[in-house]
Amino acid sequence: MRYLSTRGQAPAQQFCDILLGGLAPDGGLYLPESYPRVTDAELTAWRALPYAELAFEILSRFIDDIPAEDLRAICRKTYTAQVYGNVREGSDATRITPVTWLEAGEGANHRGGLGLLELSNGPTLAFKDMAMQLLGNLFEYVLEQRGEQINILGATSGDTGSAAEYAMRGKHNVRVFMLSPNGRMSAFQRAQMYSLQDENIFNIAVEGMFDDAQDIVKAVSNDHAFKKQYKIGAVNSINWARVVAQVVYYFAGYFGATERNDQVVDMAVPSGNFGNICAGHIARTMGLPIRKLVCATNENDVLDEFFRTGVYRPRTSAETHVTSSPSMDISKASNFERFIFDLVGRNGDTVRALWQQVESGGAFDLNETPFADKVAEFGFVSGSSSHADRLATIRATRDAYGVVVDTHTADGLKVAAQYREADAPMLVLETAQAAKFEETLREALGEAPPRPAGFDHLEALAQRVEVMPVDVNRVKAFIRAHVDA
Ligand SMILES: Cc1ncc(COP(=O)(O)O)c(C=O)c1O
Ligand SMILES: N[C@@H](CCOP(=O)(O)O)C(=O)O
Repeated sequence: MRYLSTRGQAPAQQFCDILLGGLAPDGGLYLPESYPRVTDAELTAWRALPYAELAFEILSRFIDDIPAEDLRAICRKTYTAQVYGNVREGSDATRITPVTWLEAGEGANHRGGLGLLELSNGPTLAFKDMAMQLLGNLFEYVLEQRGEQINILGATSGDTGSAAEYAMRGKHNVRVFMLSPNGRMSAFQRAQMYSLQDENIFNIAVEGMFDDAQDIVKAVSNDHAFKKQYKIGAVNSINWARVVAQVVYYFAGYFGATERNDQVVDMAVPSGNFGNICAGHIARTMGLPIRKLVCATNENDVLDEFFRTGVYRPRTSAETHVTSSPSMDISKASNFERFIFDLVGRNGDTVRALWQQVESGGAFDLNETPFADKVAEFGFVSGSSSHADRLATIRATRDAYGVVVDTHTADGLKVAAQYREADAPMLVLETAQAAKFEETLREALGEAPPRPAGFDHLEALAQRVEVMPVDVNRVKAFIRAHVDA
């Protein structure tokens, strides 16, 4: 399988090369040259598979430069009940991504039901662990094979950072340099990252928003000489491996909510950088019977605005709100470019022209192109949620179902309510656990949310972080100093 850049000006590459390379050299994002279609017989056969085997079946449709038995072993090592064991009481950790039904709906295919697809049972209590644990094992495998090292440069709004650091800590051929927005994450999120003392982990808090940090990551990646010399890699969802690993749980969620392949499911996805829902779009394009993909934003509603109006207008950092679902405080959704590539018929020239407008501080309006009418074919609908909505949803979910959800999942539930229908189940992707956002949970419920074992006193641990202005050269100098040392 070869991979192409969304901007059409980079040579096609194999999976292992783009795994280590991250961003394409023309500034675009990699996608497979075509999406494999799954047959009805495959869907039927995959229904009964344990998660690790399902992951192998799906990943092997995209990865043909790792021997099948090695890839299978990596999947089996990654997707275990031990790694994803932080389940809520009554949930089955062996399923890796169990479904909790808030309303079971009618019949065995849960018509009209409302479920949470639990994605946050991994080591850092957010859905990022689903892909990041795999990435850690893939990096280790490919780097060993090639006798190479990598210096990962990432950006986080709260969850990617800790997931990457937990997946890579202690690995001898990987260093992680992680940029986070200074003072903009929850106390728990900060402590998860900054309390790590491993020698290969470096936390940098930039005096800006997530988008500033992501811009720095892209600028460093676009300095090809620096990237080559310092072997810079990516763990954000600009790295295709993140997205493809996320495709797997859409299949697992579908199988958990249906009993036959002629049944459809709607899925609601709390969204920021568009990586999670982009994986849903790919699963749907492969033939998984997802009817609606509900894109749920917080007050940073760039994506909701696009799906309502056809206008994509990223905001500046000054216009980006600091909210109580901080991991979604994103106004330039990098994976959106992957969706637009598919929408415009996979034409790199068109994408390049649209992103020239965006990158010069502007916007694009699909209504001025032949593509506006095509958006509906992709199943997307959208909505946004506010702080008051989050508090009300957290309260109502606890009161009605006895289930405590985090602030991002609350955004998903709030928007999902607008789109529920009686003839299919609605699955809301549970992207983090409530314990990560204790301040807001206390505000909503008057008490602290449950905390899985092993996280007591996290915030009291000593922390190590370098604070820096938003300055690409300062970040490069920091990397240089630590790698050369
Ligand atoms: C808890 C949580 N929910 C939702 C999101 C949004 O996901 P995405 O950026 O893939 O759209 C994030 C960050 O990515 C997150 O950490
Ligand atoms: N919400 C993320 C931001 C980065 O998204 P990614 O999926 O591109 O890594 C976070 O919590 O860090």
